[in-house]
Amino acid sequence: MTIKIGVIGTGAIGADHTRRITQTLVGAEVIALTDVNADSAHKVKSDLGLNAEVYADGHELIANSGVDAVLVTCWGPAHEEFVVAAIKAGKYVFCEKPLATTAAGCRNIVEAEMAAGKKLVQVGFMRPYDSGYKLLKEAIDAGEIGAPLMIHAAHRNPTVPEQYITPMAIHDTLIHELDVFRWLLDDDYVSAQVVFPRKSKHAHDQVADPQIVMLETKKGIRIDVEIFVNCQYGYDIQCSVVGEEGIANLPEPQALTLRKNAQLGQSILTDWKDRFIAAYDVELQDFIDGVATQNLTGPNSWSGLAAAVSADACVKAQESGLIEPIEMPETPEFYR
Ligand SMILES: NC(=O)c1ccc[n+]([C@@H]2O[C@H](COP(=O)([O-])OP(=O)(O)OC[C@H]3O[C@@H](n4cnc5c(N)ncnc54)[C@H](O)[C@@H]3O)[C@@H](O)[C@H]2O)c1
Ligand SMILES: O[C@H]1[C@H](O)[C@@H](O)[C@H](O)[C@@H](O)[C@H]1O
Repeated sequence: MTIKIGVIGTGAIGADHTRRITQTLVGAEVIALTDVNADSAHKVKSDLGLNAEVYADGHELIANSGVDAVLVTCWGPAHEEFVVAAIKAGKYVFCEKPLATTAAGCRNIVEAEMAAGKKLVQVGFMRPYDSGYKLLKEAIDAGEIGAPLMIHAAHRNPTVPEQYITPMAIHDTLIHELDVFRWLLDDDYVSAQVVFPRKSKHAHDQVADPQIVMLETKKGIRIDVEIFVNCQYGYDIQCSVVGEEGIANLPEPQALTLRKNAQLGQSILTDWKDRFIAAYDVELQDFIDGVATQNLTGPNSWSGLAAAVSADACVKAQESGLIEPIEMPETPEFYR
């Protein structure tokens, strides 16, 4: 059985996921596309030679295309609307992060899914599928470094566009760490604080950059994350877990070491598409397989909500300058 997929939002990641479904993964085909910029949907269709129809909008695609599953890959603020519509139509949904840009939006999705009585949503948190993060998790779970005490992390992008504003450092960028650290540590956050170092001359007016987010967990683990989205030099994700017996570091992506012109060096990736290419492949294949067997096992709406509850507190902390509490709701039986 080939799973029929519709894609809502054919920008950078919508086009990339459509390519991987069409050229790399097995068991699914994209038969429907839409984007507020219709030219973009038509371009993806012709670039990939798809036998697909372009719909006027996401609601029309959900209602009329006959797809089994929908990929919501449009801008974050539009996710909630289409995820809820897809759930109500009984469709499976793969929604790129963030599930919604606020916890209230994620709650609406969770309520719609629970009312449907079936887990239909996977969130595009791909880091738990990354081989480096898996090694870190295995080391922590095996007790290799003893009890984790601290995490020092960095999330660096070379540049961001003009529409990227200060709160997006949290709900668009830090959201990956907010999810992956809960998974790595099997823990929840209790508070967040954000401090702003000297602003980079490369950051445009609407974004404070860099930022440092400090989190505390229930177990007392302290986490600092540098978010620096105009770092210029590359796309660089760092994570160092300090434990009682040692330190476990996220592996660097594999790269050739060159000795040349009196220098010893390795190149650094510059694009998220390349940094996590294998993880995107595995997460999306997992989604397709989950739809085929009617049993999704990847990051679910509750993970999306938990990250968003934490993100809301971080945005509040950006504004207040204070240590803000994070009150994580009890996980319902439905999501255990
Ligand atoms: N998992 C990851 O590492 C990762 C990487 C990149 C992007 N993302 C997420 O994917 C989403 C898209 O990001 P992107 O980088 O592709 O952005 P993008 O700006 O390249 O593409 C977004 C597309 O959505 C379209 N769009 C906006 N509103 C729409 C609507 N109401 N209906 C249909 N289309 C609409 C835009 O026209 C645009 O083509 C964001 O939520 C982003 O956070 C995740
Ligand atoms: O949407 C992107 C994507 O999620 C990247 O993985 C992240 O590094 C960027 O900061 C974000 O803007």
